[in-house]
Amino acid sequence: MTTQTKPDEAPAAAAGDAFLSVRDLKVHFSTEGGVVKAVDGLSFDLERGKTLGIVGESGSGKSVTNLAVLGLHDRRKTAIDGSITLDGQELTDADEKQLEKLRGKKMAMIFQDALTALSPYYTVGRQIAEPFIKHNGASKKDARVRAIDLLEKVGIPQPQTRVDDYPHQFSGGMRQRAMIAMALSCNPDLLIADEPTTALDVTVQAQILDLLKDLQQEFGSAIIMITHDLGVVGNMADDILVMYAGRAVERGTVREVLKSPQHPYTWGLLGSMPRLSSDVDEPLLPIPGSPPSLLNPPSGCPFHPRCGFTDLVSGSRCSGERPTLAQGRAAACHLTGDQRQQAFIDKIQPRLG
Ligand SMILES: Nc1ncnc2c1ncn2[C@@H]1O[C@H](COP(=O)(O)OP(=O)(O)OP(=O)(O)O)[C@@H](O)[C@H]1O
Repeated sequence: MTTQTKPDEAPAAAAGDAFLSVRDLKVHFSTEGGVVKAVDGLSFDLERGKTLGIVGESGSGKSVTNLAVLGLHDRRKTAIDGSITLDGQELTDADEKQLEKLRGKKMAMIFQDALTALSPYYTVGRQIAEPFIKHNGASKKDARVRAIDLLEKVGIPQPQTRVDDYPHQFSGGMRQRAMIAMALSCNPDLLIADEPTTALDVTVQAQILDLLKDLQQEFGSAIIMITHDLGVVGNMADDILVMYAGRAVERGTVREVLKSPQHPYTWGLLGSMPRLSSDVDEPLLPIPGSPPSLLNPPSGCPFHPRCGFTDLVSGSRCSGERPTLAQGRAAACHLTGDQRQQAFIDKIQPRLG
């Protein structure tokens, strides 16, 4: 698919030395009901060793974006347009063999549920060792040493014996650690973590996030962290990209987005998040309505039917004109900077505390 329209989103920064650069990415699925525009003009950058948190409600296009980076969409049924470069290499026109190699050596995925990523038929050690043999040409003996070393790094006790266990012999938290070890097997430059702690209890969640941070320091990997949980991104990420209906609606550093969010959708996400400091009875503030169908998204700003601030914008701009996302710290919204600041101070900040 080739479209030559002007991108709706400016890149996070001028094209340059970003390790991962996504430009005007479109991922459209042909279905019986029509074309699902799951990602529709997305741009972002990620530097080496940094963490980008991608947040948004279910269906906003987070996973589809990351599957596109990993080259895991079925290209016969998926139209992918735009550009994804990793360390200067264009991925959208790489063939399956090149992508498989890149998935082994340069980028790896940490899934939500270790049981779907680990095979029940092979020992944990074998599964950690395999990519090292396949992509680094290591001997079985060296790969086993590497597996034991990685199991130790991810905090599995007695790794010399646990290396021969099968996944079902590990607890949920240990399996998640083993999957992280598997992802790190070839020391990838990019880790994509899709809700890596959702399936775990809160204490184990915190341990796994700490582990990821430590390993990132040691291995220097860049991380894309996909999550519904703004608390997780606040803790882990350097930058945040807020997605809605297949597009980025706000981007900035963690501090900018969490302390002075600019988009009404981000206000909604923050308002629907439980806070430790709040009274137990204090109600959450869910975003009204539900995310739109991507078969037939609303005209103009896709968030306008759910937005409580459209009456501040003159005419029918919100329903008629798609707002663009400017470069750098930005929000794709027709409210002026002053209107946003006033609305945030008057209506949102008191509720967020
Ligand atoms: N293969 C596919 N064919 C058709 N539609 C798809 C396909 N894969 C994803 N979609 C649609 O694309 C949209 C974005 O899905 P995606 O999984 O990226 O959302 P998400 O933000 O990751 O949500 P969640 O947080 O629930 O994982 C959804 O409407 C989904 O139904």
